[in-house]
Amino acid sequence: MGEVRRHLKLVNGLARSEQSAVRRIIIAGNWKMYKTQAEALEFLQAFLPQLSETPESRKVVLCAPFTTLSSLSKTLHGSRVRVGAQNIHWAKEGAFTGEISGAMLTEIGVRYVVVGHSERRQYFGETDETVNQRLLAAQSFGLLPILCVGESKQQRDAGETEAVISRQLERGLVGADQTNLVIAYEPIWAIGTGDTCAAEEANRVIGLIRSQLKDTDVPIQYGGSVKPENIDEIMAQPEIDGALVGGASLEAESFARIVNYQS
Ligand SMILES: O=C(CO)COP(=O)(O)O
Repeated sequence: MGEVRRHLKLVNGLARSEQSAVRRIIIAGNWKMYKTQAEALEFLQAFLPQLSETPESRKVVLCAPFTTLSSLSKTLHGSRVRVGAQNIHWAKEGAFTGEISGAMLTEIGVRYVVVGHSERRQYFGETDETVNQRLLAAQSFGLLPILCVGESKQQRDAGETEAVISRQLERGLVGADQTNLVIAYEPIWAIGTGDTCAAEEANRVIGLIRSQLKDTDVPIQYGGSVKPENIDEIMAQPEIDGALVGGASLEAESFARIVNYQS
């Protein structure tokens, strides 16, 4: 299959066309700074029963605040839902007040970690270099990093989308194992705005991202105002392997509808 895809890439300039059979689908909720432990457990009670019909091939992940990870992990043990963190420090341990290490995450059963979310780049001074260090740390602990990339409105309007994403990928992936990661394309202007990137446009940009990767089978998600109303159209795009969902992952009904999208 890999061979077929590489061939198609050469032929079409796209990494994928009729390759849906090999897609690795990952639908992840990013709860950001929402939910106490009690609220997280209440969510699971309503959410888990709604996964009985979800195709086995779809991976489901909840990226939750640090304070809820341990109890989520215990409650989800033996279920199909994996637990993700929203950040990781690059050092094994040390005098880094307020930070959390890979060892602390893996000890409590965390499997995924978001790195380079635009909110961390924007509000907490993350650079491509610190994102890269966090990604390498995640991989060294056996965690699957979800590397977020995406352009601002201003960059899009200036025609810089491709250049920005290219730079974020190039710098973010220095020294990385390019087979063990997930990428999320999250145009900043579409996050929390209700202004979703048109599915075809997200597909186009994700195709460009894929063409820059060494391993074209890496799952690439779309994120930015994903809702029950638009998930079917988003997942119908051949390049898009899943979604990173903010607001609509906070409510069990809506996240279940997203995970159970119609293909
Ligand atoms: O930032 C996001 C996920 O990481 C997207 O957030 P929304 O789904 O709320 O737009």
